[in-house]
Amino acid sequence: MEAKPLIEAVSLVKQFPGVTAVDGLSFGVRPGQCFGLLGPNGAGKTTTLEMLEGIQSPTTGAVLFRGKPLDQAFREAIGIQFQATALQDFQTVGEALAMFASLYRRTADRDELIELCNLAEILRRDTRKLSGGQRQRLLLAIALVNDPQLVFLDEPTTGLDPQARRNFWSLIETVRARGKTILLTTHYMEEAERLCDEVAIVDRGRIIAQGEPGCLVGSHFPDAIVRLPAAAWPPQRALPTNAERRDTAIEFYTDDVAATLEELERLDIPLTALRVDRPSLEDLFLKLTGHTLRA
Ligand SMILES: Nc1ncnc2c1ncn2[C@@H]1O[C@H](COP(=O)(O)OP(=O)(O)OP(=O)(O)O)[C@@H](O)[C@H]1O
Repeated sequence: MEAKPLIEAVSLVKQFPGVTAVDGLSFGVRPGQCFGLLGPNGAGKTTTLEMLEGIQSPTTGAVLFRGKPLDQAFREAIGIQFQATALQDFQTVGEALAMFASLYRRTADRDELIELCNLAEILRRDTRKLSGGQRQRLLLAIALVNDPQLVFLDEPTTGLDPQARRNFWSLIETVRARGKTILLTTHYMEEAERLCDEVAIVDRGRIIAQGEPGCLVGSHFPDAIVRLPAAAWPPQRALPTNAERRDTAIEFYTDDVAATLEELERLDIPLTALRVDRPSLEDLFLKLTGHTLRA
């Protein structure tokens, strides 16, 4: 039997004047899971997360933690890494950690937290002097300062360079391996594929697909996508039924790459700029919505 959700969104709706930011979202996050809300800017991810965090109240619908409405025990059991947290000026990393720790009755072991988030070398540094990656590590440490069961991460790697992003992913994996439940938002499909064991793809305030990333992609696509520049296909020739014309490419969906290549050769199509890819969440998003995730 599947574990009961630790936190659950039940038919969440959030309306602002003139815009329905969240339009009836329901999902559950089980203990120990890393669950991702994946979608483009403006999809409603942050608004959803803030309703789950108890920071915004839903217009209709409910959030349940361990099957009950959010209460003081919930606030003590969660940690939040906001997209932008204002850190106090003239404060060092060590002082910022101590200040946030002083807000809680129960706290994580300070030395362990410093080691986990790799803060030892920057403890005395002014928080205004941190690199993007260092700042995110401090914000994660602050989110973990009360040793929470459930951690919310709102676009934790947006704005980081690829190296810092990868380092941060390893850190999130370590946090998860320590038994924390994680709910994160992202618009990077690579991030969702690497970190999340379940994703809900959100577009215009609704979930348009949900599941384990690999299964989700596998249920909508064959094994491979063969991509040709659009100019390689003669304009007067009809496309085969397993092909789609995109902006700059023609895509062939296939379980048998060799057979597809043979067929293209037989048709005398130039194959020099051909690419073979495994379908990704990005392809799925495009298929389901007609627009790309980075829009
Ligand atoms: N306080 C608010 N007042 C009015 N509209 C809002 C408010 N907060 C969000 N919105 C609107 O609701 C929609 C969803 O916004 P939200 O920030 O939840 O999206 P998102 O998926 O998190 O995007 P991003 O990645 O840019 O943060 C957007 O159209 C946004 O402009």
